[in-house]
Amino acid sequence: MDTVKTWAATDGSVKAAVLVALILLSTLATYLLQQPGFPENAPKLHHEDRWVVGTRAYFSKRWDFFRDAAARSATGMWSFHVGRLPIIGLSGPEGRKVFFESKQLDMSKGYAVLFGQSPDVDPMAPDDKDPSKQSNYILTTLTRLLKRENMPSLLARILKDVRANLSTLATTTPSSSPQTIDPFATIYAHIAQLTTRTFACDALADNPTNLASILSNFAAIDKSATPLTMMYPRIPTRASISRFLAGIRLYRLIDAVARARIASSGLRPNDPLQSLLDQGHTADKIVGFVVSALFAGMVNTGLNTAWTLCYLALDPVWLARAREEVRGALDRHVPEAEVPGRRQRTLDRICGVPLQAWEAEFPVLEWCVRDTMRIHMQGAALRANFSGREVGLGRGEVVPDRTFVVYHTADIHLDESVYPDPLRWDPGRYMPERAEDRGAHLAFLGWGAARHPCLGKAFAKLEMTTTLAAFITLFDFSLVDLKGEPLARLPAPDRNQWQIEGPRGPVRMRVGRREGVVF
Ligand code: HEM
Repeated sequence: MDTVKTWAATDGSVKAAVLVALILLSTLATYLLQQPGFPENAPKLHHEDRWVVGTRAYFSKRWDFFRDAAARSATGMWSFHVGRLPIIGLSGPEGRKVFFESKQLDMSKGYAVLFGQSPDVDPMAPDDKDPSKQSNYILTTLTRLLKRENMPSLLARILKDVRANLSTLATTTPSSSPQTIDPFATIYAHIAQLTTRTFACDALADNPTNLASILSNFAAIDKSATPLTMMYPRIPTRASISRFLAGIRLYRLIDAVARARIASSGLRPNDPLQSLLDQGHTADKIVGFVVSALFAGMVNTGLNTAWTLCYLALDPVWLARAREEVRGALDRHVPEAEVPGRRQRTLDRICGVPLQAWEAEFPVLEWCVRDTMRIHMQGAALRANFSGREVGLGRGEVVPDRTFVVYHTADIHLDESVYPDPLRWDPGRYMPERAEDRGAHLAFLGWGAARHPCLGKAFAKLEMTTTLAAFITLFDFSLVDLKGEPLARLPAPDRNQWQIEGPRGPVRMRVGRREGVVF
């Protein structure tokens, strides 16, 4: 009775505030607690699946969770939740085939929702076309930029950075004594620069402050992928606010260059930014495209190149083969020319190798990179089934409509029946006489497969081959720890990581000028 009296006597604005707070709280509670169930013909629910949170091990021990769930399930498939999102885990040959070949499974919605980086996407809306519209725009623009006839000019852009950055490394390395670098920072910065040049413009790529800002904002966005932002992307958390602010800073950076272009009456450079401006695209779309292209292009290329160099530093046999391959290509395509008064610089010869040779004549370097990708690109590939129909999995099981689907690449990449001694880096696996990557259907997923092969593969291969060829030809290099003591092996990678990462412990590289090379 007292409560009723107190409420009646309360000021109108306070009442309104209390009502709004109650409505907000109940909306939040409904949002958090709603967790769709699975139909009977979905794979069996994971034994650790809990109301509200779902299966925590998906976040805390990702590969262990996949391996254990697949082993416990009679069919290799299982159901679980991430927060309120219903997910089907797939494994084995049938699971892999459905995952990569089904027309009903949507890649862009899978990543937009399960990566938690797109809070504006309603995860469960069947008719939510916004993520696909934006991703269609990005895919179309990327496809146009990366088409075959543009490869010669793309190679020229790549070689501009290979020449400049490796010349700088040579200049800062005295001929008498080696210097120590962090290969992951050095190579990542190099790849970041040439990716920015390729998908945006020289103005951003050539300005060290802009480049540093791109790198730090990317790191902030990368770190913002926490379990909470993935499960509840619309709830503001420290991570999601930091991601939002990093996004704004990136937007401002790119937008400022675009605006300066529009305002200037001078000669317009011929680069992707200008071409998008000329086609009348809005600033929002252009910035969205540049940020997505940098995301798709930088992390995988930068880290795989750095890891490959580290493996080569520890493997004199494969290093010698790779060097021999580069020497052969130089002899065939750019024999040493007499420059009056001096010998031709080795880096100039490397940059003179033609496109066709870069694409076809470096199998050893390709096998090296391939095994790095197999070992290090561990993580869940993501899809969504919002096709309005079930997707059959065989043995009576289905992926229901309005459900997400995940497949862990380690399921095949670390399968010892396909890749014996799977944690060993061994480029010889891909030699024609062994061809372990042909030992099962879709056995190598490093470049995607079936319906979603990597759109940037040809470009990324050029970036990696040119960078590796130049580095191993110009420098002697070995791994050391922080005290400069030799490192005999790399720190073991964390199998439960969500995506490719740098080493867990400190790895440094002693780099010295190679004898016989003309600098
Ligand atoms: C070493 C470098 C790279 C690696 C290892 C790599 C790997 C992959 C993989 C595994 C997929 C398929 C993912 C899945 O099925 O869930 C993929 C797709 C894709 N990649 Fe790459 N990628 C690399 C570089 C690039 C670059 C430089 C670009 C362009 C900027 C790019 C653009 C794309 C796009 C747009 C897709 C989606 C294709 C689709 O929607 O069908 N990638 N990549």
